Amino acid sequence: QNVTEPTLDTKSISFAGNTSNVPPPVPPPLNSTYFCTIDKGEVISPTCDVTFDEINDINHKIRKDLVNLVHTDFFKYFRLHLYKQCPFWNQNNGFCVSRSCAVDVVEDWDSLPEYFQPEVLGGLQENETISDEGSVTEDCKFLDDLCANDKKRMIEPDIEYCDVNDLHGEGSVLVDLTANPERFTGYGGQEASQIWSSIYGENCFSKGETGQSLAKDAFYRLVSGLHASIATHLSNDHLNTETGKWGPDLDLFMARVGNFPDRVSNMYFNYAVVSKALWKIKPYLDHLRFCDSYDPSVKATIMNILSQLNSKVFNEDLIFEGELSSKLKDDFRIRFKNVTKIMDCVHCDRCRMWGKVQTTGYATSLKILFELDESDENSKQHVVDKLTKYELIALFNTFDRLSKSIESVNGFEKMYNVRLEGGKIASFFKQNNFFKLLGRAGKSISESVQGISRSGEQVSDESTTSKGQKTSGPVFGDLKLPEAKPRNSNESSTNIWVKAWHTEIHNVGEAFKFIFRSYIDLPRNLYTLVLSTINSMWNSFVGARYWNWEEENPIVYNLNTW
Ligand SMILES: Cc1cc2nc3c(=O)[nH]c(=O)nc-3n(C[C@H](O)[C@H](O)[C@H](O)COP(=O)(O)OP(=O)(O)OC[C@H]3O[C@@H](n4cnc5c(N)ncnc54)[C@H](O)[C@@H]3O)c2cc1C
Repeated sequence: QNVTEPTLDTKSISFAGNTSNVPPPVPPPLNSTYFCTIDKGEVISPTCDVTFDEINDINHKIRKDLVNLVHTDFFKYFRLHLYKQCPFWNQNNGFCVSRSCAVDVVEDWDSLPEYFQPEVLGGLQENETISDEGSVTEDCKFLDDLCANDKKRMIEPDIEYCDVNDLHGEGSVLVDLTANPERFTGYGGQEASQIWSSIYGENCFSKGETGQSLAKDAFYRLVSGLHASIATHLSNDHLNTETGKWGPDLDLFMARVGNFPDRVSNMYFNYAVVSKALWKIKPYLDHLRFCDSYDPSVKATIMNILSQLNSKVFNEDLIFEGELSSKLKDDFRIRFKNVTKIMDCVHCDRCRMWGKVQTTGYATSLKILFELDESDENSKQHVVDKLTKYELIALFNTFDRLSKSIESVNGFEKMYNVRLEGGKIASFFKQNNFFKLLGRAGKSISESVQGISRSGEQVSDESTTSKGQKTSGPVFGDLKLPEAKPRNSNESSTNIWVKAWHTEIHNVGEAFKFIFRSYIDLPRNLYTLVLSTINSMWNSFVGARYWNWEEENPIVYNLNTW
């Protein structure tokens, strides 16, 4: 395969990552009690001297600034060629292009209102898209003020990891990224799978190069991290078609990302790669001159963010093992460029837009990491001086996407743990059932009470009877019934009256004791009855959710039964 041409051998492409010799992701063992089974104290990869915890810390510190930054005018408008012909295949051939192909996420899609349809969810806010270069000149002239030397770019030697012509020139459109958030669009099915297969298929390097395995691994992790990050966003901002509300969907996240520690780890890897690229250009960004139209705080915000980054997060020198001019590196670059071009084949507008922004951001990072040699003035001229405004925008927006993903992973972990605890409690109550025991106690009390009242009825019945022939055992504790007069008894009538007197006195005493005990027991009995009622309400509440969960998510359910 000639990697310099935009051709893809789609026949040889098997499913995600299989052609890359990277072992397929292994789901965590079911008896694991950890979210994603990642040890957060471990380093992310052999090329990153940073742990998951450290990345979480960095991200926590910069998150607010990064959100503010990507909402500034400078960073929210992105220019790109959004509607290009797919260079690799005829989009109308070989792929399922009917809308029904996208109906694999939501069942019975057609019955949903128009605004739930994938074209609408995946569409762009038309009024926020400025497609005519002329309309930009008045109000948004400032957009061209920084790095206005795009057009003077030299393309020899080729150090680009994406098609730089994609970002400007005739046919490009300007999009407000903040008006078109990256979220669930309904895009999926065979079309999306085919795109992902093609992207993973690019991870097929020329044989025989030293350092190939590290380069392949890095390439695979970049793609898989991008894939996982997209899946995290669409799970975090997902449309519940029953309620019509947007919000996080833990089950979806677990099925796409959370149950695959390697996918989570690949997102952290990408975070390390992009943050190292930003760290590397920090000295040059310090000299950036923004025109007056910009809020002066933009640069201060950039510097705040960069001050939290460090160099040890990623060691780019290890990837090609010092052979920075090798064919392997060229191969890597051209193949990544192909990945950016495949974005033109994505059928959903908004997915394509974010796909392009992010692959441009990664391509810019790779260019900075692999082509910028700070000790070489020439390389500085080729890389830093020629960095365009849109590459910079893509770089920070890609960093923001990864930062949001890391934040979401932590959010999902909390949700997972809450659910895990909920599941454990439900399971505990189901098996050991403290409340059930109390419930039983309550039940037996109520049975006793019923028994008492039945016995009371019996007493009166039997008393009546006893007035005749029947003798009966004690009913209230030691309460005694007057003994029936035996037939042919020799006992004197005086003795009988004395016995009857004692019996009555005893019974009056027992009756007082019973009444007194009832008052003492009343609070305890009331407490037990209230607990028992609450328990049965709680069991029916927790039990119902619990079983729904099992039906819908057997794996997650299993995780919760340990
Ligand atoms: C460039 C691009 C951008 C997209 N943007 C959006 C968007 O903004 N919103 C939206 O709702 N949808 C978007 N999609 C669609 C989305 O990525 C999924 O393709 C879609 O949701 C269907 O998911 P799926 O579960 O069928 O599997 P896919 O995500 O299509 O994955 C296919 C196969 O790849 C493997 N795989 C999955 N994830 C990984 C990973 N991280 N690492 C390694 N292997 C993996 C699995 O074996 C999986 O079965 C985008 C697709 C593309 C190609």
